[in-house]
Amino acid sequence: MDGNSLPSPLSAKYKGTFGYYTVRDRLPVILTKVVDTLCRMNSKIADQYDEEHAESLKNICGRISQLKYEVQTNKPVTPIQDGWADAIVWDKYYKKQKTLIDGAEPCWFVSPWLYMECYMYRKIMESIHLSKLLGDKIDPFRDQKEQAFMTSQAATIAVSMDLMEKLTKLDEIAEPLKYIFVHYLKIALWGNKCDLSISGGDENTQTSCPLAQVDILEPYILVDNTSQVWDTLVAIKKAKSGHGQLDIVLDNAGFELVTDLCLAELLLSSGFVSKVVFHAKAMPWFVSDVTLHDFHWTLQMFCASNNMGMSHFGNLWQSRLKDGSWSLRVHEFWTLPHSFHEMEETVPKLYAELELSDFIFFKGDLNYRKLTSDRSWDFTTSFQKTLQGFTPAPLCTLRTLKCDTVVGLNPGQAEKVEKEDSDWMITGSYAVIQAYIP
Ligand SMILES: O=P(O)(O)OC[C@@]1(O)O[C@H](CO)[C@@H](O)[C@@H]1O
Ligand SMILES: [Mn+2]
Repeated sequence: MDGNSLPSPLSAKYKGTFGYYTVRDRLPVILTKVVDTLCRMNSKIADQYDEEHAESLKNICGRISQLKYEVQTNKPVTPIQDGWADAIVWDKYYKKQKTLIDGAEPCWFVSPWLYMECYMYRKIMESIHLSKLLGDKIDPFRDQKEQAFMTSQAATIAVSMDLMEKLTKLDEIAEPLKYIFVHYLKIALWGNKCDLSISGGDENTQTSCPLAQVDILEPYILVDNTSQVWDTLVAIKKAKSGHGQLDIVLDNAGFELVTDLCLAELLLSSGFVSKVVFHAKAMPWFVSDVTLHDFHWTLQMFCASNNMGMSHFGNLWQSRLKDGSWSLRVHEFWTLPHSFHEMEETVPKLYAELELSDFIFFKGDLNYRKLTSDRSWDFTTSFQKTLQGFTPAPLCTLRTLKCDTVVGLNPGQAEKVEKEDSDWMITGSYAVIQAYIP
């Protein structure tokens, strides 16, 4: 690779990589779990609707079982045919991928891992969308996401009560605001460990106290640009007299979303910004990613809670959505296979929207992979270089490592961590707080 050429995209064609293990073993497990979940819905659907709907559900299961067969036997990619608006974009992307492999058919164990994994989740939704009766009524991951929220209640109560206490006496407490910010930034960072894709859909909730774990996990942060982030937010507060806009590109529902809402509330309540824009997924994605429904359901659960902190924030956050200080957006781009440096050309309006932001947090591993175009970069490559010009605003990624690509490390750092834990890149045990501040 010379100074201009790019390292190759991660792919299941490279045996021994996490992409290979994912396509060979993990994706079939996730597809099997989806079929099991939908089959268990059969009697509920028959009661809720009728036998015709139950039959339609069986057809959906059949299509997803066929998809699993195609993954396992490395069949070529087939077009998205559910007539949704993004199908055209997927088709253009497919044609471009074909040219990259001299006209050969993109397939599971040859094409880029990022493309194939995003394509799988889109094909799951195509299988559902093709059902005329159930096409927009089913989120195959809903039960798992809601279960994840319910089993993280202790942690959710802990952060809700702690944040409420701090915010109600912000002027009096001795703790400098920076300390509180750093604490809630790192609670949001480690909230990313609660991801149902890495666990193949198995329970993966926050069981330990998130407040206590911040200090314990400090040594596992491999790159920590927290101070630059803090300084930038202070500068934004001054330059915009507290009327700046923060954007958070969300990742997982459940406890991770709770931590994102808390971070947003801290920055708004303490006057750093006056507007927060949350970006959710337009369809169920990577098992636990936040959809519009998940976001609203989470706030409803907060409102309905008998915990004082949760109900306080549930009511406050619903009023923020009403008064516009919080807004919730979806765009099809976040559920396309594109890396983020392709955004400006692919969806210029979204890029222009992000340029209006004063600061953008990107949550999680899939967003990190798309920020850095999911390539086998040298570990010491600068984060900015891997953005390849994706710089709509000052930004920061809060990511626990769950995929074998990471950049911005010091010389020798990767080798040192590898000796400590040979799975350091794929279990979510290590993390990065990496900022691009122009
Ligand atoms: O984006 P998230 O929720 O932090 O992680 C997504 C993920 O679980 O899915 C992919 C592997 O299947 C990896 O990017 C990562 O492990
Ligand atoms: Mn996710």
